Amino acid sequence: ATGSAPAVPIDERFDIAYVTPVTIGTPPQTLMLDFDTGSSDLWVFSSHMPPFQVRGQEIYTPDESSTARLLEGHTWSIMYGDGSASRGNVYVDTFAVGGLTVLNQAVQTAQQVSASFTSATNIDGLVGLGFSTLNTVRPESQLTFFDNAKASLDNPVFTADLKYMAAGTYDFGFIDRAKYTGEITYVPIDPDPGYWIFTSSGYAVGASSNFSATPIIGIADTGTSLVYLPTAVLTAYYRQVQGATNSRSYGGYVFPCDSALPSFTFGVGEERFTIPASYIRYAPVTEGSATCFGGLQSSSELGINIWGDVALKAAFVVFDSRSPPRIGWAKK
Ligand SMILES: CC(C)C[C@H](NC(=O)C[C@H](O)[C@H](CC1CCCCC1)NC(=O)CC[C@H](O)[C@H](Cc1ccccc1)NC(=O)OC(C)(C)C)C(=O)O
Repeated sequence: ATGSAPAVPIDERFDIAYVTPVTIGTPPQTLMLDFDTGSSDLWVFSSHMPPFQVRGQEIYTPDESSTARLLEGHTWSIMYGDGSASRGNVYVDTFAVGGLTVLNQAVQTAQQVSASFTSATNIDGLVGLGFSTLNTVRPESQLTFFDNAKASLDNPVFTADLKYMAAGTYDFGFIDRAKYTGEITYVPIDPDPGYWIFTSSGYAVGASSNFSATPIIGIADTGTSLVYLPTAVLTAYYRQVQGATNSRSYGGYVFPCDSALPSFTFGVGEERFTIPASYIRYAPVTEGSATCFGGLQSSSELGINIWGDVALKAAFVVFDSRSPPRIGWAKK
């Protein structure tokens, strides 16, 4: 089996997150979920939430699904890197995305979500694509939809083709030759922490002229909007940007929106990937401001480097869960 579904930016001005249509239950209920390689819970806005916490999101109503079954005595509670949180109980139901159907998928129904989820009106929940060891359901943790689907997939892989201010694609079970050029460069993944962690071979400010071969260990995370890298890398980059400062009030590097920006190149093995300056001129700090927030930010407070959407949309990325798992990067 294989599947293919669109990854649609939730905001037409900035690619802050991407959502993908899925159906849950019988008859099918359609929700738009954020496919997130940085976590491993499949949770949805649901009929079990207080109505004031729902602001336009689609909800899953298990009572209206003939195939829904409560997973007795199981609960979940999750807190993400940005401080947003949600918790609730668990059903098992039919889950389908892009033509791929998983029977008996654990669907975590929210009973409470934090204010930031309520205000993210275009996100109806998340589909974790991290390793199932990160799943927060207790007393028995549950498998991700990808882990449940894996045995029936033609290949145990999924790919991310995210795009700058346009809809991209998540493919499951196959690698679409038409979505990339040249060859795919694979590097090993350390699955133990539960993230898609790999080592980048280095970086260059601008094109790959003055490449610095310094290993950068980080996670490939479709659920994080920006790129978070070590301070040394950031100072090397923003030194080249007129008027750039690391602003405490804005919580990161900002610069005049009309400043010239170099591109940013990162290495995967011998291959070099360049993030265009337009992706790094991420967004005005507030609507209409002449000060822009950078798409490259510091990882010093995170304890981990993150290759988020700003980097992922510069490549075609293969998440390969064969044994041992590996990640592949190709130009497009
Ligand atoms: C609980 C663990 C098992 C897993 C957990 N994983 C993570 O925190 C990483 C994971 O990818 C989570 C997944 C996201 C949680 C919030 C909703 C959207 C998905 N990423 C995150 O927690 C990182 C948060 C994102 O970067 C936000 C997302 C966002 C989306 C829409 C509106 C506002 C903000 N963007 C965001 O803040 O963009 C700015 C900086 C431009 C404002 C962890 O490591 O703690």
